[in-house]
Amino acid sequence: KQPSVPVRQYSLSSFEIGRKLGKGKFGKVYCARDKATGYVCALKVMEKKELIHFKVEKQFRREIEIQSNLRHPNILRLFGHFHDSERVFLILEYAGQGEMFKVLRKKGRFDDVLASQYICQIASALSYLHKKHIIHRDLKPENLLIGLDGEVKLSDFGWSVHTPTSRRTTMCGTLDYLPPEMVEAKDHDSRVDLWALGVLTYEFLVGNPPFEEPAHKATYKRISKVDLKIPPYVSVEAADLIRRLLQHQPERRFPLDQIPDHPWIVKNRPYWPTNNAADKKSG
Ligand SMILES: Cc1cc(Cn2cc(-c3c(Cl)cnc4nc(-c5cn(C)nc5C)[nH]c34)cn2)no1
Repeated sequence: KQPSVPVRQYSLSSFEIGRKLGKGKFGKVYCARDKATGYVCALKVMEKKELIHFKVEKQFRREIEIQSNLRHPNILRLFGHFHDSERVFLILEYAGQGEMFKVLRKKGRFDDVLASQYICQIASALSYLHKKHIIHRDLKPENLLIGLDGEVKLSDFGWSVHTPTSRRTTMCGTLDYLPPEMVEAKDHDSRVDLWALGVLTYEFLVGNPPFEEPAHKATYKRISKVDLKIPPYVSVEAADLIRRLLQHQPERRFPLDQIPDHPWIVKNRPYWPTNNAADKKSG
């Protein structure tokens, strides 16, 4: 019988707190080092009163329950959590190159090689989630991080749920990534992530999401009509994948497990893969 690994009890004093890495709607993230092991992680701190005020405790509990049981190279690890009288803390994997949306805003847009590698890695993470009957439901650059070797890490599982489901909580924030069935508040399943993957592919290559409009109502209309205009500089192969993912009918959307063999991914796969962790492992 395997000796069970004792689950360590953490508290704030278990860590040396470093610089603030970022802040979100509900809290802040700091770089932190575990005093006992020297391991560097990211500590996400949220005020309990804020979680209660914004009525997101349930979402928060779901984020912990789902993300702590996931093991995939393109999904940010949640190692543990703890709380004190006013705050809750998530002990998260530290992503060495930071937030995807900041890199995208800085670069404007990505080329086919970089964008296709990111999309292929995200498709791999989504395929892993869907096999566990989990849909992410909030795929967007703000919820992506980049690891030390340039690999993508899916994070923020606050909106993820077990399929099939129909949304009960009011959406807040951008509509840009929502598929027709969600903006029309219909029942939806894991294929909502396929739509969002199409939106993400477009945003990586163009620099803004495809249905973006100043007013929510206008965005809603363009999503519902799939009013898609792909700029001429987007490659034929990339445009093909975008169109195959941004299908109004969920059942017509391109399946995740065929993405690694799509011409856009195959054509742009570097012959000598970048010097990533897998390389180091194989020596
Ligand atoms: C609350 C709240 C804020 C955010 C957004 N956010 C995520 C991070 C973050 C996480 Cl969770 C993990 N690793 C990170 N590494 C960085 C980072 C690395 N460099 C070189 N620069 C940065 C920035 N940020 C990380 C920070 N903010 N989500 O919920």
